[in-house]
Amino acid sequence: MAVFTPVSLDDLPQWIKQFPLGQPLALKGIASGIENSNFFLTTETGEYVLTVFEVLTFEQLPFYLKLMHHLADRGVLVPAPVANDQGELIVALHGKPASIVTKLEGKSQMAPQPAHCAAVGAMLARMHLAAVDYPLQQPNLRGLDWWNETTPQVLPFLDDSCAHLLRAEMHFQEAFAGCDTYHQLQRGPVHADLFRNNVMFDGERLTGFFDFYFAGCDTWLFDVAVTVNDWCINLDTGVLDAARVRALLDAYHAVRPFTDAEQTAWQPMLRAAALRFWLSRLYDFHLPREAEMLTPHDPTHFERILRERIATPAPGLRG
Ligand SMILES: Nc1ncnc2c1ncn2[C@@H]1O[C@H](COP(=O)(O)OP(=O)(O)O)[C@@H](O)[C@H]1O
Ligand SMILES: N[C@@H](CCOP(=O)(O)O)C(=O)O
Repeated sequence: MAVFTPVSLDDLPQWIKQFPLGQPLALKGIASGIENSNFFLTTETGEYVLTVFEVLTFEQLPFYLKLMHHLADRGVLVPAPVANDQGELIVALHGKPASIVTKLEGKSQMAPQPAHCAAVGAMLARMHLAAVDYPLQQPNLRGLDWWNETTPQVLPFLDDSCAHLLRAEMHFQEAFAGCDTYHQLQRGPVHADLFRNNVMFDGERLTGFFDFYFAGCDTWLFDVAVTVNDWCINLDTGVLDAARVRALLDAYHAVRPFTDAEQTAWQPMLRAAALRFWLSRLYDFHLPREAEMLTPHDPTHFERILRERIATPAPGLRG
């Protein structure tokens, strides 16, 4: 269930006049999603997604919506936010911030083949390049500072083996983030959550990236590592699939060549990307927010991935 704020078609005829979309014809709540109220909206001009934001505020939202707008303008396949007659992308609906974005065709590809991974790698590189002149700044809010805040909160819930792993990895990542190589990595706006369920495909044709609400400024390599850790693994074991890794990395490299510093940082960065989601899943599992609507994701999935990345070197960035 992911409609927390009910909206009906009858609520829209007056409200929607501020947008150049004609009259609303149909509105249907979207069942998946965990954070916002999402609706498929059909109007006289086409199909859109209406989102009522339940957690993010009017002050926080411009970074994400303007980033999507910036990327869409430069031909990156992402939902394009629709501005109202005042040029605003975020407007109030039932007292909460809301936006309308274009609807992507297709569906998520939950069993990706190398061709899908190649399409994701190429679009990710295009996205990084297209965002270099994005003027707004926001750190990755799920970066090292958040890991440092969260680690002591989840440690009391862990057995000795997991507690040891978490402490040791935090120590390793602190040192990594302080080293010269890390500081040479190229940075900019990143998606930071580009999992299989946040990309649409029509067959083998990628139709768009969406769900930018973990985006922030971080190293491009972190974004690549997050993406590889989801798209290129056996989901039961966390083991990387060499053909899918190669397809994704080669396609990325063909658009935006990896640097020597990135090559050096690759193995630690895959561990950082695994740690980030292990920590957030541990936090959501042991310290669920009040009125959490869904069963939290399984933290042991990312514990397995982290152990596997420590034990087994991944294929290199450049084939
Ligand atoms: N622009 C879009 N085009 C097509 N479908 C979308 C779009 N945005 C969201 N969706 C659909 O809505 C679902 C929930 O969106 P998501 O962003 O994951 O929600 P939440 O932020 O609540 O987790 C997605 O799984 C997808 O099916
Ligand atoms: N991808 C994260 C959770 C973020 O939720 P999303 O459904 O909005 O992408 C995870 O798998 O832990």
